[in-house]
Amino acid sequence: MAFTLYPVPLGLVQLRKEVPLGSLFHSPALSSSISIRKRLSRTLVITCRITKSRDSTSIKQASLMKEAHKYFDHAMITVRAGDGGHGAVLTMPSQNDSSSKSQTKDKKKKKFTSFKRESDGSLILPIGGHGADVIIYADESLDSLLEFHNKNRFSAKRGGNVDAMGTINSQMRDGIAAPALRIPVPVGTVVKRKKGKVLADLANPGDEILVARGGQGGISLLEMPERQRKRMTALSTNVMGDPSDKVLLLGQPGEEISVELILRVVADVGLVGLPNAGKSTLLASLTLAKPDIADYPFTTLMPNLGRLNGDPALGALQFSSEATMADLPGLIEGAHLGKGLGRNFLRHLRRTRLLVHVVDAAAMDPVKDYRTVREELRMYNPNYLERPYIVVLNKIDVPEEAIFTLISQANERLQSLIQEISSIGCSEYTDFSEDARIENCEHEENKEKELEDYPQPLAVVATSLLKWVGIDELLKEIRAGLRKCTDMTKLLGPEMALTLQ
Ligand SMILES: Nc1nc2c(ncn2[C@@H]2O[C@H](COP(=O)(O)OP(=O)(O)OP(=O)(O)O)[C@@H](O)[C@H]2O)c(=O)[nH]1
Repeated sequence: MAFTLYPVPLGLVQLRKEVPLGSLFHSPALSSSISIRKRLSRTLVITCRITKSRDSTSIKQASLMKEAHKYFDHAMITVRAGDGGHGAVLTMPSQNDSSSKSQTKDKKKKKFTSFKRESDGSLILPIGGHGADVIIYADESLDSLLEFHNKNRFSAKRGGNVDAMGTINSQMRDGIAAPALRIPVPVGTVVKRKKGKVLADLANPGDEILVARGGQGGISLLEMPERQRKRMTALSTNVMGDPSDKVLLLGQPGEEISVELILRVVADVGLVGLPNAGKSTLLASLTLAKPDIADYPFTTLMPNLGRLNGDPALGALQFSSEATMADLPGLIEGAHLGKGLGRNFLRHLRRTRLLVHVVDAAAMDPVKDYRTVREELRMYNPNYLERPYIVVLNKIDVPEEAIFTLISQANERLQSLIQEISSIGCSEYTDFSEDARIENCEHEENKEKELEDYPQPLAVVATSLLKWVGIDELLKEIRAGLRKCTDMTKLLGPEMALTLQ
C-alpha cells in the first residue's frame, strides 16, 4: 500500500467542525504522524491547529525516573569558571581637570602623593575582580546523580569590572571577586576528567575539589600625553604604551572542563536479598529513611541510604557515632551477568563493611533463596563473601498465627531454618588484611570455592518488620557486627575507609 506524506505544523489535526483526529508532537526520534484515509466520494477538509505539545523536559524526567537505575550513579557535566572582570583606562587628574591650572603646585603635589603606591613608589592601580572558581563537594543530603541528567552545564559568575572611568583618584577599588560556584554531589562520588585521570574521590562529607579556576581580573592602565609618559613610566609599570596594551585591561577567561561523575555508594551496612524480601522495610524500620515500599518486586530502583543511631556500647566519647545503611535493589539469579537491575548495583557493595541478607522466611524455599543471593555475590566478586554478614529471616508473621508460635518457641520450621542457614559456611573469618593483599591473585581461585568454604553468618535473626518483632535484637547484632569489622579499613584500603568511628 502506498502512502503520501503531507507535512503540517506541530499541533492538533482535526476535520473541519468535526472531532479531532489526533495531535502531532515531537517524539525523541521522529515526529508523530496520523494516517487519514480518503473515503470515496467524500472530500476530507483537514485543519491543523497549534496546541501546546507535551513538554519535552517532563517526558525526559519521566523516563529518567523510570530508568533511574541506569543513570543515578553516572553523569557527565561541563563546568565553566567565571571570566575575570575588566580593568580600566585611567588618566592622571591634572590632564583633564581644567581648574587644575588655577591650583597651586603644592596642592597638585599633595593630590598626586595621596594615591596608593607600592613600597618602591609606583602607583597601585585597581584590577578587575577574579572570576568565580567551580568547586564540586560531597553533600550528605544527596544520594544520586540523577539531577545532573536534567542540568549538565554550569557556568560560574564573572568578576566585577573596575568600577571607575576617567580620572584616577584615591577612592578607587578593585573589581569585586565572584564567589565560587559550589556544586553538591553525593558522598562517594568520584570526579574524573572526561576520558582522563581521576581528579578526586569525594568519600567523606565536605570533601571538595576545585575543578575549574576563574579567570584573573584585567589590570588598569594610565593614559597620558607623551610628554608625561616618560616621567610616569619611571613610577609605574602600568602605563599604556600602545593600543595592544588594551588586552591587559580585559579579564582572563575562566577555565572550562568536562568531568565525569561516578557514584560509588558509601555505606557501613549493605542490605541484600531477593526482590520483595523486605529490605526497604528494614531500612525504614532502623533509620529515618523513607524508601518506597510496595508488594511487588523491584520497588527499589536505586540505593536508599539511612543512618543508624549511635552505638551506646562504644562508650561516652563515641556514642554519637553513626553508621550508614544502604538498601540496594533486589538481586535475582543471573544478577552478576546483568539480569534484573544486576551489575549496576552489585558494584555498590564494594564500599560496605557489613552485609545484611534479608530472606523472606515465608517463601517456598528460603534456604534456596538465600543460596541464590550468596551465589550471585560470589560470581560477581568472591571477596564479598569474605565480608562479615548477618542473615535476617523476615516475615515470620506469615501466616498470621505464626508469630504466636514463634513467641512460644514452638515454630519448628523457623528453628530448623535458622539452624540450616547458620551452618552454611565455615566458622572462621579470614584475616582481612591478608586477604586484601592477595585479593587479585586469588580472584580466579576463589571462584572455584563453594559457598560452604566461606564464613558462616555472624548471626541469624528472625524478624517480622511489620509487627516490630526481632528489630531490637537485629539492631544489637548489626552494631556488634560493625564493631567486629572495624578492621575492614585495612581490607578496603585507606581510600575506602568508612566512617563508623
Ligand atoms: N507480612 C509481612 N510483610 C512484610 C514484612 N516486611 C516487609 N513486608 C512487605 O513485603 C513487601 C515488600 O517489601 P519491601 O521492603 O518493598 O521489599 P524489598 O526487598 O525492598 O523489595 P525490592 O524493592 O523489590 O527489592 C511490602 O509489601 C512490605 O510491606 C513483614 O515482616 N511481614
